[in-house]
Amino acid sequence: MSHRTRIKICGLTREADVDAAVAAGADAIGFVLYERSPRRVSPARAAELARRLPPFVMPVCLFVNADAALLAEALQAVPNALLQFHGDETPAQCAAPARPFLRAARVSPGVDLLDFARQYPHAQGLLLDAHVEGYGGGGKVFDWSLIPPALPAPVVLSGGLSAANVTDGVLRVRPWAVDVSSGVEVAKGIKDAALMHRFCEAVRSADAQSAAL
Ligand SMILES: O=C(O)c1ccccc1NCC(=O)[C@H](O)[C@H](O)COP(=O)(O)O
Repeated sequence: MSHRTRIKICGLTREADVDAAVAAGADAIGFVLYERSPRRVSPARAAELARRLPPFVMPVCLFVNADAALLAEALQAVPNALLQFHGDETPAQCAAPARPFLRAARVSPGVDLLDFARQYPHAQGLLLDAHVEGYGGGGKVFDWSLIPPALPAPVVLSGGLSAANVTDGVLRVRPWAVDVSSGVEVAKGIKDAALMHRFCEAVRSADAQSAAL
């Protein structure tokens, strides 16, 4: 049975980029609600951009150690968003909104991903990213061989992906989904339609190769 690898494109800040990401084939559009990120948008701006999404393309609101006020504002502004916790949030903090969420893990040789995953049994997925300064969006690939074979939640492969390496990443890791930010940008927060199209084509190519095996 062939699997269609889902695609999340993250860090969008402009209407034209949201439209281009949807046209390229993104399944999810990520909005960074972290004030220190150059891709940061406010909850109101995320809501404005999320209103452009057609059915079956999901908004994702991404947090890094957000305070209760920001979290509440975002939940109200984008009520249908999948949440992504990308900071040091505890299991209780991730579970508190009682909404589906992705738990990001910053992968490096010292991180026990199985133990980490077991701490977040309610996560809808585990987003595996490189360990970078500033928590994420670093454009850095981590060693995919560090990913244990059977994590207890769907894996979202992230970290330094681009059209040049995502086919290999999908074939080697067989993730549920992939996530990209820097690899489809001309500047932080400024996406490129051609790069997004090529990225999604490369994911489709990997799925076609997998189906043929
Ligand atoms: O994108 C950011 O600026 C960011 C800042 C702080 C925490 C997380 C952030 N992004 C999270 C994402 O889901 C990115 O898509 C992920 O880190 C991969 O980014 P990249 O390596 O640039 O593709």
